[in-house]
Amino acid sequence: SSWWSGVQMGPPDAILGVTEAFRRDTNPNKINLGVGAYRDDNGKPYVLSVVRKAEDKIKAKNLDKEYAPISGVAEFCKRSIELALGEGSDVTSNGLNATVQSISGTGSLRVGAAFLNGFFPGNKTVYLPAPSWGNHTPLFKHSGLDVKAYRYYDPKTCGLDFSGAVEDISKIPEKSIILLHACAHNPTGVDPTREQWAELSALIKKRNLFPYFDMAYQGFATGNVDNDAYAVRLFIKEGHRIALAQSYAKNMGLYGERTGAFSLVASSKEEADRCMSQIKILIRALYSNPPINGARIASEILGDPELRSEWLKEVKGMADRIISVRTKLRDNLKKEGSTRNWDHITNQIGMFCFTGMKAPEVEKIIKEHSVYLTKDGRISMAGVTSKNVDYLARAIHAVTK
Ligand SMILES: Cc1ncc(COP(=O)(O)O)c(CN[C@@](C)(CC(=O)O)C(=O)O)c1O
Repeated sequence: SSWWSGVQMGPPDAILGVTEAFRRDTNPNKINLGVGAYRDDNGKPYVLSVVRKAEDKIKAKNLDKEYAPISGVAEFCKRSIELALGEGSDVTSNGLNATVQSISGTGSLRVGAAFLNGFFPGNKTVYLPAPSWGNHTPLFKHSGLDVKAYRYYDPKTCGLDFSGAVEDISKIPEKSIILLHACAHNPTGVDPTREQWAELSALIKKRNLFPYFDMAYQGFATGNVDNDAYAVRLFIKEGHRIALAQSYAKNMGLYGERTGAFSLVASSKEEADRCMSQIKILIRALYSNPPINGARIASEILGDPELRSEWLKEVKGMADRIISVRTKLRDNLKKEGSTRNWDHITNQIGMFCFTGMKAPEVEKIIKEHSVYLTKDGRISMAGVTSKNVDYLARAIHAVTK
């Protein structure tokens, strides 16, 4: 028999598998609302014009293709943590951050998880919001950490179950790790208000929990990079020593370039240097050093005032298009005569809308209307355009009336 006769066929990925099914569908009206990748109003992938400009500038420099350092392109790391914390934050000016470039948000989360598994002195359990990004659980488990949950989403209101979250967080054992979505929560699109973030910060401090921020959508939620980093900056101001994973997949459209960063905020520069040395040892054994192209594009954009302000306009443009189709979808559902309350479509923020459609309704809308989305009823609003929003509203109404 062969070595691999015992290997089982694994299930398709809950998110990326939706696109595979979409590709196989021959219905001309098919709509892919699965993967959270931005599409323009013609449903096409969108390469930011500022990215093309940065590429031209880089090309003209005739750079070599040498290995990046284990910690990545240094200029990118500096620009990335500054984007997150704001220019001239105490953390960066005092060298308290250990920041490495990694393979987009997933790789950054994974490097951080590996570091926590190796060195976290407390309870090596990560508490995720219920629900969270589908890949968080396997990612943290593969890193050797245990995974539990705290209440976050309220299906009755399609909003935040804040009292449930507070109640659960109050019971998380001290010195555990708590994963927080910095903005544009995935899959629900539900974010805490600024007052609620302040309460969470105080509670997390009281419970002596370690905050691990996943910021995969900075700029994409409100269209403003500073607003979207509010929670991260609040926690730093309140004295939390956080971990942070960043991704440029969505806000710069660098999906396939796999550009991201992992940061740890330490109590001193000396402590940051010790942590950096251990993070580099982990990276060396994982993938040695990261891809240079995306990091060069991102640091070109973040480092050049003209490109940066053009980028800020383009990322706001993407966020605004999403916000406008949210309104169109909610209005169209009303026009179709739906009696359900669809306010959550416009109350929620960022790439996703947690529609509240149950699994049988999801199956029906896929089968009968070729509208593709994940089983949990999450739709990527980026897949909605002014051309397909009528068809989508009719389909949703048809399966939910
Ligand atoms: C909360 C969150 N963190 C991290 C990532 C990782 O993204 P990156 O590695 O590409 O930087 C995603 C991407 N989530 C997507 C957009 C794609 C995916 O599932 O990989 C999603 O459809 O949920 C995410 O939604």
